[in-house]
Amino acid sequence: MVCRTVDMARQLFLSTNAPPLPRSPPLHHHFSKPFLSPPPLYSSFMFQSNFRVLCRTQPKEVSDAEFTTRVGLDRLLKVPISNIRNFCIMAHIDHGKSTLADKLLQLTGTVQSREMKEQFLDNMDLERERGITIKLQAARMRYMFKTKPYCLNLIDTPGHVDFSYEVSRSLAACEGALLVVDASQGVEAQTLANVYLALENNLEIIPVLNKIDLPGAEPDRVIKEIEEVIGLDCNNAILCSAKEGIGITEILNAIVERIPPPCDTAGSPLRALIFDSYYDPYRGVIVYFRVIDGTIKKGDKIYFMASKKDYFADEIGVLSPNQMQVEELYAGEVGYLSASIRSVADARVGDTITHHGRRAENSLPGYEEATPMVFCGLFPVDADQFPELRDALEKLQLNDAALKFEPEDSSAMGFGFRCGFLGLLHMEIVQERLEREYSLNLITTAPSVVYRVNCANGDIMTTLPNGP
Ligand SMILES: Nc1nc2c(ncn2[C@@H]2O[C@H](COP(=O)(O)OP(=O)(O)OP(=O)(O)O)[C@@H](O)[C@H]2O)c(=O)[nH]1
Repeated sequence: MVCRTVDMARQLFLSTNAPPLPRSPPLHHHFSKPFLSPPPLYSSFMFQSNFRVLCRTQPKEVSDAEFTTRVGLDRLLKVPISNIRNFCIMAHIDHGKSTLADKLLQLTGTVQSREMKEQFLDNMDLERERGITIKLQAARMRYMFKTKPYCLNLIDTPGHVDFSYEVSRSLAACEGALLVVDASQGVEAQTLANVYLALENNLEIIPVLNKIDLPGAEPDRVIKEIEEVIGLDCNNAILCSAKEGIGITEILNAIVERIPPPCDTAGSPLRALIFDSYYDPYRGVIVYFRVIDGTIKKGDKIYFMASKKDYFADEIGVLSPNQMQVEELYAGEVGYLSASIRSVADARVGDTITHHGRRAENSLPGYEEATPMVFCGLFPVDADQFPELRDALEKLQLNDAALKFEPEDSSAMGFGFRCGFLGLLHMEIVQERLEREYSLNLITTAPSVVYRVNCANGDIMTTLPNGP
């Protein structure tokens, strides 16, 4: 049921036979200011009722759509910065990050059980078909801890080494990380690599031993291994089974208690770091960012410090995990913006957003460039599709900053591109995404790597892949 007027919404609210609710102070006691001006149909009753409490359980009379809207609005309310936690989940491939992320979304009521048929955050077809995470995913959750509301911003990252660039970008947007280790497999290569990345970024690491339901799980051995190999104190490591839902509340409590809140720099000039983006055919480039300093409001004139371009922030919002519009985002928060950006070069990952009128002096450090390891040529089967291929690569690069390409021509295959990837899986995924998402028909040349040649005369040469 969709409520079109305040009265309809009020009737719906009043008609619920939910058991009497414990009295709680009006919402404005908890929140200094509504994060979002709620849509008019809700505004009159939302702040006078026990709406927040009602949202925790779905009354039988309330339709799924209506309940989702209520929970969504509930999540958009502002909490003080001391109640914000930004964290990512990292692990070796298949140790259970995405399953755990889905369970966190479910337990906090961010996503309802009925929507959880498949892995919710791995929403690309390719991710579901292959059972792997390819793209980082951000989601905002709301969690009540000791009667106080907390806003938890989660970033789920891929585990395969070919997508480690996604992990390194997520870390810059967080203050803490859940390090998930499979209790039957123990420490693996990516576990170590991720810990080092997290330590470089000064993140608070919470060790989580997953899959304790498996008969082969040996949590004690793995705890010892983590302490010996990584040197991480596992005294208060959390044992969990993401699949069975064991230990999930302990993890949420640890996030609140052990991960520090972001620094309160809302009064400084705006600096927001772009950690991801994608191209939407209807709205142009959509930018995912973390506000490091200052505040950004809908309608603000913003300035991209690296590309030196001005735009108006037509829409800003949070990822919950679907996009939900808000009026303002403050230091410490993670969100998205749309500013009718047509040129993909204007809003690159790693760039800093500031205000046009009140510019920050220095941009944020950004990210190190990814170094490609594997190269191959991509040529359109139909030579006329060359401009489409260029366009598609530019747009895909926005969503996959580790992809590199430059034009190439071959006497046999005509015009195409020489592309660089982080590994063979990355190459395969890019080729499939180009074919599926941009309807291209491509020929791929055999993959190769850069050779280093030690010459007899003592010189060292590096050869371009397939080059002279
Ligand atoms: N028995 C058991 N299986 C689990 C548990 N958690 C995850 N799994 C299974 O482990 C497999 C991998 O889980 P994912 O959540 O996709 O792992 P991931 O770390 O996100 O994988 P990548 O994103 O590809 O790195 C899936 O088949 C899950 O069902 C658990 O607690 N117990």
